[in-house]
Amino acid sequence: MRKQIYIAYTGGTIGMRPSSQGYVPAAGFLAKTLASMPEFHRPEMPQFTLREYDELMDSSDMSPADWQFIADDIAANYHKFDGFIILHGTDTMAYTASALSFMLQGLSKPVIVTGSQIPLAELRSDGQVNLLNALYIAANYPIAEVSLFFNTKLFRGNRSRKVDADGFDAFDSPNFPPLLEAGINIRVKAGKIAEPDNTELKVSKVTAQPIGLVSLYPGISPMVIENTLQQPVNALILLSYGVGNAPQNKQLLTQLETAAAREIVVVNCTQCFKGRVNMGGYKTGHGLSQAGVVSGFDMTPEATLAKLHYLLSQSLSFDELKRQLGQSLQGELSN
Ligand SMILES: NC(=O)C[C@H](N)C(=O)O
Repeated sequence: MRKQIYIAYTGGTIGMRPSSQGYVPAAGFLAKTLASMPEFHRPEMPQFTLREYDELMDSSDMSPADWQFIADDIAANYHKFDGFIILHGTDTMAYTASALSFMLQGLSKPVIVTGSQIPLAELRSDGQVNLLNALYIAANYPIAEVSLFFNTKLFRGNRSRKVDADGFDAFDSPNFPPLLEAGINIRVKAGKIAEPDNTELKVSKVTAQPIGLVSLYPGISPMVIENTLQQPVNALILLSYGVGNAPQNKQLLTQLETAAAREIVVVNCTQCFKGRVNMGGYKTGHGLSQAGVVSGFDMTPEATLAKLHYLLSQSLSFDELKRQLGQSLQGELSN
């Protein structure tokens, strides 16, 4: 029997059309384009149901409320389909894939987020390769987690990052190997093919949280951190140097201590593309841990932000929040 895949079309370049102000999503356009492409309807392909969202979005417009809508949509259709594809803009795709990984618990079916850099209806579009592979993989290589397919690779969703603004190889997973590679042969790498099971899917509610994010740079004034902390923030992501280092500026460290005392969690993520935070490596990092900053280990900033929205949406004690931040909930970090 052919597998049944649910495609949730949220927007993004894959279904866009040019306008006088640049590319914009256009209702009904993707469905029409897909209907005219015979490769999607070959007998080797799974059958699919396309649900176009009422408000198609450029993913730059997306917020946690949109993550919730997608998560609830998957839950509402969970029993009717063998797998799920989320067609999404590439700009914030890694954030959504990260957020869904925390929000959808107990997955026994694949959820693959994908999109394209050139609209599907245009010449040389990468949308055909991405959607065709995502459908084929969801049906034949069901890896029961939230993943992201792009170009030739399936990545763990909460490990992925957009790494190229205009190339086709636009995503990478710097601290975790691909789940699967689709070359001449499809090879399962770090992914695990799911055995059918009857685990109930649980969807967690996420509400947008006030979160600050500061990237350190030579010459940064402690006022930048002070100002950020003066806003009503529940958490601060500090993008530090190298293995988690920061200037040993007394005022800056005092700001961070005050944040901890006010139960504003400060998470240390490296601004390097790859690698992990180790605040014990240098005195410049040790100072941060002394000030109460918690390690983000090898989490991407995207996964850290999504995880904070997720954790802060629950009423956890400050200690429990810090504990869960430092442990792997959905394979988002290794420590
Ligand atoms: N390639 C894309 O999909 C970019 C687009 N701006 C989006 O994120 O929706």
